[in-house]
Amino acid sequence: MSDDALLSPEALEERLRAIGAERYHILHPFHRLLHDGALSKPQVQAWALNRYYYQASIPAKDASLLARLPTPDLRREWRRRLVDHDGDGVKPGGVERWLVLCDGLGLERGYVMSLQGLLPATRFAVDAYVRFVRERSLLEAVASSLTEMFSPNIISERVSGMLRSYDFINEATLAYFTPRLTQAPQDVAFALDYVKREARTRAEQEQVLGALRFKCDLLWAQLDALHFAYVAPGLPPPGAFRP
Ligand SMILES: O=C(O)c1cc(C(=O)O)c2c(n1)C(=O)C(=O)c1cc(C(=O)O)[nH]c1-2
Repeated sequence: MSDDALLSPEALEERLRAIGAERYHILHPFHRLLHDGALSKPQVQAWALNRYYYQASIPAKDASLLARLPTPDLRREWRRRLVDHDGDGVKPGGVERWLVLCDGLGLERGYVMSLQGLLPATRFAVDAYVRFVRERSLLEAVASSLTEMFSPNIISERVSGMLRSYDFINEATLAYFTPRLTQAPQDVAFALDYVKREARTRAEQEQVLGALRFKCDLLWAQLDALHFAYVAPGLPPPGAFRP
């Protein structure tokens, strides 16, 4: 088959999964340390504080994607993500549950939400995700969410590893992750089906693959920055969180 031939939907999915197997942040040394119990409490605090910005920005990227969807069916499907993250006013959403995780680690909420201690690279990476979803095609925007294909594995590994290894972590602290184990597969079922159906040319299929690579890279870059600042060589930039 020539290099520019249309892939079958199954072959496209296979290539997406191969990107995850090569590049998903479960493979990053910082996650290995986090999940194996090799980090100190201040290092885990730095992870939670930085990741708060990712969590808090996800509804902004989903709202901009939602605004571009052309039909009520599609918008209703994507709207669920906003409720998952923002809550419905009665049940807390993911952003609030992430703050519970930060509370459990002894971080002051006001400080976390102020973003004052954020690493510059976290801000650049997360902002790049929000901008990508706003500016690229709808197909690429949907495809960029597909790292969630790989998140149930990392979440199971993280929760069991962290509960086993850290005396400052308990099930209540990690309650953020429990609903994600059912929400992520539901999100993925829709998004994967969408890109397999809507990428109608090989060029569009390559855009889908490129969007997933971009997303893996920005997740990886966030952990590179954490590793550099808080593990080795351990050089937090000016103004960043200092344990
Ligand atoms: O724990 C993780 O490693 C992880 C990874 C990802 C991901 O792969 O983007 C998400 C989440 N968690 C997550 O909790 C979450 O709500 C989420 C939303 C999205 C997205 O791109 O829309 N990714 C992720």
